[in-house]
Amino acid sequence: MKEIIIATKNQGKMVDFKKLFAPYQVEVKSLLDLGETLPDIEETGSTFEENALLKAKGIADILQLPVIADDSGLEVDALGGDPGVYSARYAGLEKNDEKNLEKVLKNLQGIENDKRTARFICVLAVVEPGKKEVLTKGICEGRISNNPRGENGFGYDPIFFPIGKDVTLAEMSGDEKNKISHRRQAMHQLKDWLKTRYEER
Ligand SMILES: O=c1[nH]c(=O)c2ncn([C@@H]3O[C@H](COP(=O)(O)OP(=O)(O)OP(=O)(O)O)[C@@H](O)[C@H]3O)c2[nH]1
Ligand SMILES: [Mg+2]
Repeated sequence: MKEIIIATKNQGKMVDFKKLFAPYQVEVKSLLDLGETLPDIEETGSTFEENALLKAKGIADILQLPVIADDSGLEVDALGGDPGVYSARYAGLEKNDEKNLEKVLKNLQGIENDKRTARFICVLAVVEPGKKEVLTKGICEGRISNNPRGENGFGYDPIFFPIGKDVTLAEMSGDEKNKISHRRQAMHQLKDWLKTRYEER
């Protein structure tokens, strides 16, 4: 079977991607599945697009294979769009989902529900050696809860109510999240690219 490499070390993203790629005959592998030691690509960009391209190009150049990278994050209006591209490092460099979401809740203390609007953004970059790169962007609008709720998902899922729902993303099943998520919407825009390369199941 064909393989596609996702230039990520985030296992939560991979759970989403495995489901999102399920309709296609392709095996998805993350950097954690590749035995070799690949360098960490520094996310020095100031936009999701720049960082997604840095990650995809960095790995595609080394492996000389098609690579997809995902740069994503949470934008909270009352925090001026933070944590944004710094979502993974919001509470410090050592990446801790729980500390990150606690920091968002703390910074939103006293803010009324209707002012807690936010959105998840996911930018996907597809880089194939010798071909023009493809970028897609998915957005999931919603609101930040007052307390963490639910055990599923990862990252900020326990504090995010998607618009029109009264459960957080972490209270939804993986399949439910994948119907509405930012990652799903970015993947949907890659449909034509995917169909030219992989048979449907
Ligand atoms: O609750 C969430 N549900 C999601 O669906 C989601 N997607 C992204 N995020 C958060 O946004 C940052 C991404 O940063 P990011 O793109 O740099 O990824 P990362 O550093 O974790 O892995 P890598 O892909 O760079 O290796 C991280 O803090 C993630 O927790 C999410 N949180
Ligand atoms: Mg990262």
